[in-house]
This record gives sequence, structure tokens and C-alpha cells, in this order.
Amino acid sequence: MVLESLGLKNYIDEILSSNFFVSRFTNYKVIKGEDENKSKLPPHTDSGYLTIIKQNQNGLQVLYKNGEWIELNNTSPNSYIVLSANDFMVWTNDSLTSAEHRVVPTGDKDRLSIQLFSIPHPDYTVKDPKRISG
Ligand SMILES: O=C(O)CCC(=O)C(=O)O
Ligand SMILES: [Fe+2]
Repeated sequence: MVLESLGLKNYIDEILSSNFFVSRFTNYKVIKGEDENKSKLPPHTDSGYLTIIKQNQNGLQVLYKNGEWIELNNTSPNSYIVLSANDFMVWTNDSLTSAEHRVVPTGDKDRLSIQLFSIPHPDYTVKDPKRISG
């Protein structure tokens, strides 16, 4: 659907054949005291195409265009957060912007998060596919 809206539907095989997945599980221990509201994962963008995240409690924030950090209130059991990442920005010739994000603690229990990183194969040259095919 995303590729279709960008006029890149015909390149779906190319991106899928260059893609593989890496997953990671993170346990953010609850912190009390003066460091309580400090960022647990500083602002960054991810390398790769997309990052799919499942969290047990809120804490993930994205930087909105107006400079505000927006809390991604998403803990429903049947939904996931999908962030656009750096290589997808290159592949779409900047049509999609890589999402700057961070993790700040909320709540009073450990935050558990599973990330599934969709990343290009190291042998694949990431470029706007329209340019690759001339
Ligand atoms: O734990 C999260 O929700 C996000 C983790 C993250 O941004 C990363 O590992 O790159
Ligand atoms: Fe990240």
C-alpha cells in the first residue's frame, strides 16, 4: 500500500528480495529517583527499512514536525508500531522521512519491548529503484 501510494508498486519484488529481519528484545528497568524522567534511549533514527515494535507499556516517543515529542500510546494486544527508517528514506528518494524516536520511562514497572528490524542485505546497494533501472 505504501509503495503503491509512492508509485513504486512495481519495485516490490526488488525491496522484498533485498530485505531480511533481525529481532531484539529489550527490558527497560524501572528507575526511581532523580533519573526517573531521563531518556532511557536517546533520540535517534534507525538504520534499515522499517522497525516494527511491540511494547507492554508506553514510553516510545517520536519527534513531530513541530518539534514536539509525541507519546505513541500503543499497548493494545493486536497492534504494532511501525517506524520508517533510514534506508527506506533513501530507497524512496526522501518521500518517506526516517522517524526520530526515543524511549522515556513512564509507569512504575519494567518496560518490555520487542523490535523487529527490516533491513537491507549488506550486498544490496540502497538507492531509489527508479534511478537504478535508469
Ligand atoms: O524499545 C523501543 O521501543 C524502541 C527501541 C529502539 O528504538 C531501537 O532499538 O532502535
Ligand atoms: Fe530505534
